[in-house]
Amino acid sequence: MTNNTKAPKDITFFERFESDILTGKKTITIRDTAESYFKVDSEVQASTFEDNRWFCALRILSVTPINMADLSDAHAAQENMTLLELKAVIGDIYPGTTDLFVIEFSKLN
Ligand SMILES: CC(=O)Nc1ccn([C@@H]2O[C@H](CO)[C@@H](O)[C@H]2O)c(=O)n1
Repeated sequence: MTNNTKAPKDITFFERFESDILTGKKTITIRDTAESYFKVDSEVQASTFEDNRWFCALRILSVTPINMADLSDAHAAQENMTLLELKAVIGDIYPGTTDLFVIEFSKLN
């Protein structure tokens, strides 16, 4: 049986992405293995990384492993970025990491 007792109930985002999440322009986040243990269908609380300020609740819709090389324009569109921008952002946050996870979410009202 899968042990989900330690699935996180919280997630942080860089403040610069807050408005895109609140307006529904950003519907995925791409994280490394350490942040891949979200339980599908669970509700998680989103806060800013910088000052830990809560800004919304999210429903986790899916968690899908992906290699950096397989990121597509479709992923970038779900991040409200170009693919080049998305790869640059991920390279900054997770230098040298190619094993990633697409975490799809919807904002709860
Ligand atoms: C603050 C923190 O702990 N970690 C992260 C990690 C990632 N992200 C965003 O997810 C997408 C792909 O990685 C891009 O939009 C990233 O900027 C984020 O906002 N915060």
